[in-house]
Amino acid sequence: MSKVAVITGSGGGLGKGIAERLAKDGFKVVVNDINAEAVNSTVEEIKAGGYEVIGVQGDVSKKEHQFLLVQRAVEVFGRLDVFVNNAGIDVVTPFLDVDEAQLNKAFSINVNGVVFGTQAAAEQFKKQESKGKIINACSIAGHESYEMLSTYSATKHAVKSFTHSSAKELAPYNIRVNAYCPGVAGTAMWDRIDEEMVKYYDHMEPGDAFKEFSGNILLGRPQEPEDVANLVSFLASDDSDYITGQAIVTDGGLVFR
Ligand SMILES: NC(=O)C1=CN([C@@H]2O[C@H](COP(=O)(O)OP(=O)(O)OC[C@H]3O[C@@H](n4cnc5c(N)ncnc54)[C@H](O)[C@@H]3O)[C@@H](O)[C@H]2O)C=CC1
Ligand SMILES: CC(=O)C(C)=O
Repeated sequence: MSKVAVITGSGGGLGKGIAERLAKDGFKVVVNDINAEAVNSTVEEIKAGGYEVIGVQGDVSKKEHQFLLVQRAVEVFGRLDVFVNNAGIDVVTPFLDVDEAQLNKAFSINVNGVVFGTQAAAEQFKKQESKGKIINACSIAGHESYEMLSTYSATKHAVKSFTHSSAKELAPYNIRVNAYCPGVAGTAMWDRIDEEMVKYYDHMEPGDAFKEFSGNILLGRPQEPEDVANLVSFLASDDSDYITGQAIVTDGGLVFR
């Protein structure tokens, strides 16, 4: 029997890489994103590889959408085994300039979204009386706190904390909760971070912020979605059954915890 995995924010970037990898690992995959076009194109690409996949458009910051996402996965594939809370957004600005709308948006997607996704998945695992795995997108910014990314870093510290506490509450139900903490990956998120940072620092030109951050990586290159997917694949597999409540760094050697 194939297992079933839901990956939020998998219309592009790291989430897409994770969805592709879990499909190759043998999971039936549910692609979710707020961007319907991105959902459709990722679904078509994965389908073209001969894998079983569906798409569900939705906004992770809406509790109802998260429960409908799990409901749809179960209607189509019969069960749920892995839920990856991947969707997240950046906020790039000195904290003195952050306004209420930016702050609320970042927390509602990066933090509330993870809480609602975890609730929806955990309720389904409990109903099934099966083992379940919840895997959250944290970041090196959940271990270290960065200038210009202060509120983003705060959301990722919250994700780390919630990973710890939800793992404690869910362990009695045979549910593991872990997080992956990527470093610097050249997705659309880093295109935006670079663009915004360059606006604030006179000495920087386009591409400089990305170069500066990734220049310190011990392994000598920025992260690829496949690097992140390797860790998520492990956390989704039975090989990680004795691990819960951890926020594991995958960054090529940048932040040491
Ligand atoms: N790119 C990087 O270097 C790092 C990324 N991360 C984290 O990894 C996760 C994925 O990041 P990337 O792929 O780089 O970001 P991205 O911006 O390239 O892709 C994020 C995807 O999430 C979707 N999304 C945004 N808001 C959503 C919502 N409310 N509901 C559903 N989907 C939504 C977007 O449409 C997009 O397809 C994020 O949580 C991010 O914070 C962590 C560390 C480093
Ligand atoms: C986007 C992100 O989390 C970092 C630290 O680069």
